[in-house]
Amino acid sequence: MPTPTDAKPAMPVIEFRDVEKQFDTKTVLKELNFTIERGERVTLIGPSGSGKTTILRLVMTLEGLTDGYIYIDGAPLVYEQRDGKRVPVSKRQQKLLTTRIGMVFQQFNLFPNMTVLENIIEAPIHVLGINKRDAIDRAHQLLEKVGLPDKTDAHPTALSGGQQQRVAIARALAMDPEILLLDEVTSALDPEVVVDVLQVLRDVAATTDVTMLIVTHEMSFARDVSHRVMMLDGGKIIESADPETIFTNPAKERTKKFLAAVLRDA
Ligand SMILES: Nc1ncnc2c1ncn2[C@@H]1O[C@H](COP(=O)(O)OP(=O)(O)OP(=O)(O)O)[C@@H](O)[C@H]1O
Repeated sequence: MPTPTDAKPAMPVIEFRDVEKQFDTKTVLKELNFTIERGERVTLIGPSGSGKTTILRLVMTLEGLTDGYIYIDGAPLVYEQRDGKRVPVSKRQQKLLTTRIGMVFQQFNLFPNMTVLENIIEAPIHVLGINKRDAIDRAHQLLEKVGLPDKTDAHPTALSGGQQQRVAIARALAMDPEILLLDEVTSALDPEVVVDVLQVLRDVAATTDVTMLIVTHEMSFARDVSHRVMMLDGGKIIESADPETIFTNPAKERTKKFLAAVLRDA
């Protein structure tokens, strides 16, 4: 039996180390450091334009990294230190790591020329190499889970925004991701369907141990599903604590002011 002292220290599943991100001459993130542990669900809040979406896009390698390092399970995602130099990691390594990450976008980003089923099975077959029969079986299970078992053959344009977003969640889950990034997934939806989409995500949170990094303006959802809330301002994490501390019992005057400003922005 291994004793606690034999156990390897758990590696954070996501680590940002001295990350800097500039767009042209504008610095959005600077000396940004944080870690997220395996199975943690973390909500990122901050004023409009503070760089929340940029952080998710950096994890997904949809944006270039100006400086610093990002690690997934301890492996460098974009750059690594070699012989004291900062050098890009191989495309192969990057692809291996990003395959373990799923992202759901504000604007769904489904392939419009494919049916719902084709949208869901495309990456499992072509990226993971899963056989078509298994991919289809899994897609049916996922469509059941998101409440759309009868939409297999529909095209995205024939679906409502809420339905498209539930398909996008099923598509992300079909890759069996270790990390799920949620970027304001209800912001483009009519208010009456927001609750359905959030219910699907609450269910994912309750029934899987996927690590989640969430950007949302839905504070009650954030409070219910997150283990931790990180506040981003001026390119850095200025506070990080459990939702109870942040939302209900903020210790610092600064947190209260910050929350009031963020909620005003929402
Ligand atoms: N591709 C880009 N080119 C230039 N500037 C960009 C680009 N993407 C983002 N920015 C800028 O970077 C800053 C951070 O943007 P980001 O979308 O990450 O903020 P956010 O915190 O998610 O904001 P919001 O809550 O309004 O969605 C903004 O000032 C934005 O204008």
